[in-house]
Amino acid sequence: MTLDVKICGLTKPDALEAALRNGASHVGFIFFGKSPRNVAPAEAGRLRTLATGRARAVAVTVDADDATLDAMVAAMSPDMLQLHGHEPPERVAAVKARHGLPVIKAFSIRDAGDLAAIAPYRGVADRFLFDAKPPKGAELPGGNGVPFDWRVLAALDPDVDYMLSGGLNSRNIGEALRLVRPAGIDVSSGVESAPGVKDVGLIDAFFEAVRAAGERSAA
Ligand SMILES: O=C(O)c1ccccc1N[C@@H]1O[C@H](COP(=O)(O)O)[C@@H](O)[C@H]1O
Repeated sequence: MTLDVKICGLTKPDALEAALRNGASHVGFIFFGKSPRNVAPAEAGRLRTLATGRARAVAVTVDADDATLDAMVAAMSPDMLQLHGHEPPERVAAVKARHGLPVIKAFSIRDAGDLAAIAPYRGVADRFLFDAKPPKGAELPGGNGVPFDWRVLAALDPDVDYMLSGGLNSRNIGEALRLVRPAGIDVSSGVESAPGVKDVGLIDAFFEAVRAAGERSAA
């Protein structure tokens, strides 16, 4: 099985090109005003054309209403939506139906008990994304660069299709992939030199570490 790799929070062509050159399967754009990675829909539309035919463009939103989603989808034409707020299962189903797009639903995880939250979303969301709980006082529901204890995912039904995220970087991704077998991984802060500033060298280093982990597991 090929591991999907999503580079999220892209705002500039050089970092997007680095993700694509390294073989990213997904590239993510953030539509959340409080984020240092927030991007205007029209700009995301321009950037996403660079990814067409090379990677899936994912629009990340947080409890967005229909008007916001309609405007974003019209301007950017994403391949997938990532819902990173408190969207209940009915809202996920409604968003999928309205836009005819696959949905990644994000969940905040601290311990194995948090995994129970996915039950009503099975068969509704196309993929799950497990992120760490935001630190106390954090303004962002994701993109905080903090990991959780990946070992809690051992309790998951092996049929669950999920991406691992939260504080991943080139130094810890090998250990994460030794402990768990996600369908994909997702990184934002770990390939930045400052909040919202993607670094081409860190993107290259992240993919290098992913490739090294793959070679070790195949050996
Ligand atoms: O990155 C953001 O600013 C963001 C804002 C609002 C919702 C989600 C956001 N990012 C997502 O958070 C995870 C983990 O990011 P990190 O690697 O820990 O920085 C990732 O899925 C991003 O899509």
